[in-house]
Amino acid sequence: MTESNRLRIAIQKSGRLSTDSQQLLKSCGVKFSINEQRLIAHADNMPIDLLRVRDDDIPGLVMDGVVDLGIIGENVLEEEQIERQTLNKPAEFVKLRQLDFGACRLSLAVPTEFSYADASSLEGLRIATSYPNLLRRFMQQKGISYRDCMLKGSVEVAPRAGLADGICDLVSTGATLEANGLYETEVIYRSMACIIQSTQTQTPSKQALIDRILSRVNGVIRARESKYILLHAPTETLDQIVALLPGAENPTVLPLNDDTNRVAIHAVSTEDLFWDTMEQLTALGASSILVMPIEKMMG
Ligand SMILES: Nc1ncnc2c1ncn2[C@@H]1O[C@H](COP(=O)(O)OP(=O)(O)OP(=O)(O)O)[C@@H](O)[C@H]1O
Ligand SMILES: O=P(O)(O)OC[C@H]1O[C@H](OP(=O)(O)OP(=O)(O)O)[C@H](O)[C@@H]1O
Ligand SMILES: [Mg+2]
Repeated sequence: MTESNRLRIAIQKSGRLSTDSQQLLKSCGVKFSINEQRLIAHADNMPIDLLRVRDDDIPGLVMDGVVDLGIIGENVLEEEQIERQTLNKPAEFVKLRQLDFGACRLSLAVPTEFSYADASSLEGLRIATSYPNLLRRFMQQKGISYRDCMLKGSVEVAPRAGLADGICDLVSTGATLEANGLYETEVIYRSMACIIQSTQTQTPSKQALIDRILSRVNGVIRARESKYILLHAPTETLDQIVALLPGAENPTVLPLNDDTNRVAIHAVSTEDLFWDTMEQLTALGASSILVMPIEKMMG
């Protein structure tokens, strides 16, 4: 393997995680442009190369030390880890953190006419999946024997095509299941995207760059989860109003010009301020309520 002093990050080339992965790195100040034909994108302002690959290849690239970092769904990561452990292949990595996109679940589903009581209803049946290892782990834990039908895609059409009795596949809104006459019976794994690092020795300069990227990722995600709130409040209901602001610690309270009965409140809230909270604030006499996104956060 060729040693490079540029940090290598593997991201999905095209699919559910591609836009969010690219957006996250851009928000961290990594400047690059993607040429659809090219598998590598060089950052202009940092010693970073992006490898654009199939998501299935990302865990292995990290575990084999071919790349330093990878952005991947936990479902694919866990599946690859079990596979490699079974085959006695290197399966080490460091999970740096979970990210705030790629939410989905790996579920069992059966045709609408199937009467399902619990997982034992699947005893001896054939289940189509792209996740044979996660399925096997679940079924072994339940002590249920089954046959599997390995499909890389279009898993949801398997029962109708007569290839299987049920499926084990990813679900987000459930629209694909519904469109294929299936219903979800059991969630076997909940997943988010995550960022992982190789355990192979990094040079100190690469490790320093990884630490910087990670601290920026933390800042970007914190900012995305937070809102800046400004409002005017009567002094008499000030305490009740502050108590209503979700996750807001020590808000700034400022006097208003020519109004001694009201103050301005500035606060950073760590949760979304929902409409019903806004209505409760208004009922306590709050006015001019502004909820604004935060672009970056640090410290
Ligand atoms: N419906 C969904 N909503 C949100 N996240 C999802 C959804 N489906 C999948 N994901 C997440 O995104 C990852 C990539 O999904 P995608 O469907 O793009 O994979 P793929 O078809 O295997 O792509 P590739 O061509 O890279 O192999 C999944 O492994 C999962 O972590
Ligand atoms: O519950 P839903 O919101 O309908 O999402 C679930 C679907 O999303 C994913 O496929 P995707 O659309 O990414 O296409 P793919 O099969 O080509 O990977 C997944 O494999 C399911 O088929
Ligand atoms: Mg894939």
